[in-house]
Amino acid sequence: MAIIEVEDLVKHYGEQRAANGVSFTVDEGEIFGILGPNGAGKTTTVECVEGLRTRDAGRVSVMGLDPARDVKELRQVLGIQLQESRLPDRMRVGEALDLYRSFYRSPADPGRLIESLGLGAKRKTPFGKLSGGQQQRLSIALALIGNPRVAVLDELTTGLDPQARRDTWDLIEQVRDSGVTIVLVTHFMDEAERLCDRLAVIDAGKVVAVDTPAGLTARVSAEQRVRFRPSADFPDALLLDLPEVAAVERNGSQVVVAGSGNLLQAVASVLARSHIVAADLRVEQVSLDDAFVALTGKPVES
Ligand SMILES: Nc1ncnc2c1ncn2[C@@H]1O[C@H](COP(=O)(O)OP(=O)(O)OP(=O)(O)O)[C@@H](O)[C@H]1O
Repeated sequence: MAIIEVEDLVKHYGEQRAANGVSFTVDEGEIFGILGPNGAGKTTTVECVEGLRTRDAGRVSVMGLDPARDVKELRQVLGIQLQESRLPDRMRVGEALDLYRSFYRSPADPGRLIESLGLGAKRKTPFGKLSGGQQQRLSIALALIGNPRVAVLDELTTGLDPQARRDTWDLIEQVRDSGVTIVLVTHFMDEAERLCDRLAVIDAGKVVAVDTPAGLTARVSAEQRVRFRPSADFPDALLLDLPEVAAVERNGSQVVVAGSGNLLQAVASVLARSHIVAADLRVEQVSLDDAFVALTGKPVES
């Protein structure tokens, strides 16, 4: 069931069409990704969903509430982790949680929450003394302290080291498993692939695709590539005659065969029949990265 509906959302800043007819729905209980290059309109879109910006046109509904009208009610059900949120350096973890807790009608238990986020021992630590990963976890705690049904997380792992990123991903999965619907804004492909049940790819203020990570990859092409170094020379036609093969390229001593279906088996058996040994044989599948480039015409981390 849809918990968020966005239909033909438009938000312009002067001449800049930041959101130019954005539509998608988020189902209850999923991690929904919003993926796109810098300046694509991701933050503008989620800020209209959060009620932090007023839209110029279109319809937005979060659990039946209109963020432009019902912002007070919305605050009680929607948690927000802002991009690069900072607290005063001397504010202690416990104080921040108590302050944010006071904004909500039925907040979460702060002790349990920080325990589950691995900050149990940091209650008395000032914000400025936390590591980057700990600050990030605190900002997630603050997004969840109101016991929200939906949490919007923007650039969740920017600036974190690889271990802290992986820990944060585990944490987000736990939050989803506890029943919170998550909207995740990201421009990291690995993050989208690992965490998102479905994602919307946004480019130049428009949604260019909504699908599962696997669905997006499959949508682009079922093409695979097989690379190897042959033990003896052979004519391209040997492989081009196979129905599975679309193209053969030579890269120095390496042969790159593009095609679909059971490509590897078809290539391997025709080579074996010709008594050619394929050394360094590798198969490459299309990745979400390739899908993104095909959909938007540019790499995601621009
Ligand atoms: N307050 C503003 N005034 C004018 N232009 C803005 C404003 N906020 C954003 N923009 C412009 O609108 C476009 C979309 O910005 P937005 O922040 O929504 O993109 P984004 O996809 O979230 O990008 P990023 O990944 O860099 O955060 C950009 O060209 C940006 O420069």
